[in-house]
Amino acid sequence: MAKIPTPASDAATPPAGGPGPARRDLTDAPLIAAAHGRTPSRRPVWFMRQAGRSLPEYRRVREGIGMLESCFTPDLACEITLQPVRRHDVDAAVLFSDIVVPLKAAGVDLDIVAGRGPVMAEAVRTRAGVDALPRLLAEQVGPVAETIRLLVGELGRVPLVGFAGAPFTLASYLVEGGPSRNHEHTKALMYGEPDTWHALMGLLTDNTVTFLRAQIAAGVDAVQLFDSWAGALSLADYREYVKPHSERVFAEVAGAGIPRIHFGVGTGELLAEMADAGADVVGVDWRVPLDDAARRIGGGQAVQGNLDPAVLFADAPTVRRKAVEVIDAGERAVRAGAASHIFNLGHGVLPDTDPDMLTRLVEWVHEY
Ligand SMILES: O=C(O)CCc1c2[nH]c(c1CC(=O)O)Cc1[nH]c(c(CC(=O)O)c1CCC(=O)O)Cc1[nH]c(c(CC(=O)O)c1CCC(=O)O)Cc1[nH]c(c(CCC(=O)O)c1CC(=O)O)C2
Repeated sequence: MAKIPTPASDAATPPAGGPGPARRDLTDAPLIAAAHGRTPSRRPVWFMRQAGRSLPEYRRVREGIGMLESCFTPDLACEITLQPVRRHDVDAAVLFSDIVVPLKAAGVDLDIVAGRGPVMAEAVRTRAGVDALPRLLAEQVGPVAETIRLLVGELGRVPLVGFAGAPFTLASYLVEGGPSRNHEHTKALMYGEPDTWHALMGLLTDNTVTFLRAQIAAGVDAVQLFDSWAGALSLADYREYVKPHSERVFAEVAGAGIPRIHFGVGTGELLAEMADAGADVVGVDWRVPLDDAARRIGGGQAVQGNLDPAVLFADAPTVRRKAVEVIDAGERAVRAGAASHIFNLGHGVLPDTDPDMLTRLVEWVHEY
């Protein structure tokens, strides 16, 4: 498994917790205004996975350097985060990192395997395995904090979105040992050994809070919690086995006062619960129109999304028409009670996407 340089324990990490001295006042930035329910100066748009494989300049700077190594190399992670901001005129940068970065930093033996995703050296399926998992210390993500400090100095008025994987999605990677279609071992543990399950989720919640607080202290302007796989659960199971933990993540980062975004895939049935877990903004995939989503959520939160990333492979007039459908649904969502609409895709940019199409999409969203 790839070895990532361990940060020196005396690395200058600001205290975890509330806003650090680096925080910029971005109250009027479109993303921040919209997330707080104020009218933005233009419709904000950014893309999950806007950095990365869709960009030739990314493939160039990553040549010969592993994914995780890149995440722990501040100059490189900073440059990669800036690339889509320079190219697309998006309204936010998203930290170049991965949901397994805090696990790696804490000492879990894992790697990101090209074409497959994060793979654990050993799956965690027993109480002893859970008890042996390491607790994350803020100084172990010192290089990520350093990346954020570099970005804050470079981004001017563009907000920086930090992120973490939610406890359930991280638990699934640990229990399955890698990406999984059916999450069978995860569900077996959840139903069969609920005490072990909640112990695992409790530890992952602590680590996620530590990771997000380190990002907030270093200067991120919003945070997104990715529960990418929550859509594999029934509503009742989400409520019992997952929501209390995600709710604690949101509660423990609320003090910073920055927008908190909650996103999952295939979560149409869970939207109200995911909103209720404490998010200011609810990310919606392409399966549910935004106005439907707003009615399901019911509260005054903003909605984010939700153009199908596969649509970007169609011709330009089609992409534009589908984008307009999303914008119109976003406006209906606001009339239905949503605080605002932040334009995004319904999931991450696909690796073979034409980056010029993304640039045009940003223009269309801004000029509509
Ligand atoms: O394909 C997947 O999405 C799942 C497995 C996978 C993950 N990291 C991975 C891979 C392999 C791959 O992308 O080929 C490995 C991974 N993570 C990332 C990259 C870069 C890229 O996509 O080209 C890559 C591919 C690395 C490479 O081979 O060059 C970076 C990443 N992961 C993530 C983010 C956050 C974001 O999307 O904005 C970001 C940063 C993007 C940015 O800065 O613009 C988040 C992430 N990573 C991961 C997940 C779980 C999702 C799932 O499993 O379906 C999620 C959350 C999500 O996308 O819903 C796990």
